Amino acid sequence: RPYPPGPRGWPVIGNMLMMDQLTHRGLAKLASQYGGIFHLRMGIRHIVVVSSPDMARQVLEARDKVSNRPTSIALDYLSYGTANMAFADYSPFWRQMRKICVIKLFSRARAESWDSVRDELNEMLRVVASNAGQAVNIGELVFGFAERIIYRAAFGSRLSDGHDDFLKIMQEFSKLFGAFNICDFIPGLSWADPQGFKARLSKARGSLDAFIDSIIEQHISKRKGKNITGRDEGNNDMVDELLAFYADVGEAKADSDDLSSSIKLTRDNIKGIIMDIMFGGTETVAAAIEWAMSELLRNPEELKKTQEELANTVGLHRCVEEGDFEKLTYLKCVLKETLRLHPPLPFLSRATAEDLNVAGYYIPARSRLVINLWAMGRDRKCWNDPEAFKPSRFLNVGAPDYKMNNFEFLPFGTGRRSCPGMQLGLYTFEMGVAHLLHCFNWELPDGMKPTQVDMSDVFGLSAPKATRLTAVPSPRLKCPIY
Ligand code: HEM
Repeated sequence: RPYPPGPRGWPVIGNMLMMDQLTHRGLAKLASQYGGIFHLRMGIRHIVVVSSPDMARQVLEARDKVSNRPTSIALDYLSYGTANMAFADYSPFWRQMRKICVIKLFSRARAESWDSVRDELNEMLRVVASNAGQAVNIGELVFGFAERIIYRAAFGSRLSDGHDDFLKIMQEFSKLFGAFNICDFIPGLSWADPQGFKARLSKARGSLDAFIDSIIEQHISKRKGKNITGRDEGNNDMVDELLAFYADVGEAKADSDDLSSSIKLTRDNIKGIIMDIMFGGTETVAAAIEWAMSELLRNPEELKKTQEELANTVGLHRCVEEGDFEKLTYLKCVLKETLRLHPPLPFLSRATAEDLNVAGYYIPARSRLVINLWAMGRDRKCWNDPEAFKPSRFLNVGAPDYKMNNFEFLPFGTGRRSCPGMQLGLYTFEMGVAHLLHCFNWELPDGMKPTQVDMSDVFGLSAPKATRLTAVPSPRLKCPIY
């Protein structure tokens, strides 16, 4: 039973010298040489890279065998021993955690009820309006927007300047998640910790503990003071919702809600889920909005068409409202085309629970599966003129949607580990882009030509733009209210 094809490796280290090619672009290049499924060995770890929709279907159809996530020393330590949802193995307990997130935390109806989204949106629009005629750094603007929405939805308070510490902790976590640690591939070196990871990991987790523990304590006292049960009180934040399932609060049984009487979360679970929300919901949404604005500024005809649809559907006398989205067909195509070309998470990562046989190849248990969404969104066999930004391709009958069975278009993943925050993510993405386009006209700064917009990306936890997009806004609405 052969492994899938792949480059020859060295004894012991395997293909570790190719470490710098493990980006979405590097792996897409290797796929053009070795095909839609290929194999690398990094020290003791097998990595199988899937880059064609057909191979992705075959691999992911082995549901039970590919429902775990690969972990690393950093992921394991920073997620409190995989007490969170994103890295925990598939299990009955994981299914319950996911149910809480989908039903209680991430539904679209829930997001629409949050004042935080509307308030933070208005705040962003006011900042843009006050900078009319000057170059605005759209990348920083939308990153702050996404961060403030998620922070407020999670903790109930506004992310103000005093919370710089929290942002620094998140940045350090992000670096540690993505850092190359040789001990992950050659575990025999762990005792020596040659890159000095242990101290960094312990410092980072200590800082997050101090921050989140104090927030949890404040919420527990607030609940005791107000006698809050786990029921939806309208303005409960995510920590309130999670505390209804916290074994130590001792009130879950009093709640007749089936879910809260059957699931008990530990403090580590709560901290882990909060971490999932902060990481899952910030960079992804911000990167998606910045890419959409970049593609539109690089393609003025598409910008014009999208803004015309907004003007014809909504009118220039008011802002976009939730009820308008259903009619904004072209805007929806713009969002899909953006996610096809620039999936914020360029890979789906899975680990095999058992040996697998795919297309006649052997994939051993505990292999790391990397499904390259970025490469699949540009596959010439599935997409006509794949490098071009053409939202209208999604108007065609039978064009892929978000149903997760179109393997050439999986921006939110598929199956059991698909994104539980999709509704919330799409809502924030739609709201951000629609308002920026409807409330303002945008021009590139300093006479820059559309073809000069830099479209390169960087590879990390997500794949954001390498250089921030800047553009000059001017008001578009007749009587702006924000
Ligand atoms: C445009 C926005 C977003 C995109 C493109 C996106 C994309 C993804 C993708 C591709 C995955 C992996 C799916 C798989 O392996 O099959 C994922 C997982 C996840 N996402 Fe999202 N996401 C977005 C927004 C959000 C938001 C807003 C949240 C929460 C606030 C969130 C929370 C999560 C979590 C917790 C997981 C891990 C789920 C698990 O392992 O069970 N995401 N997301």
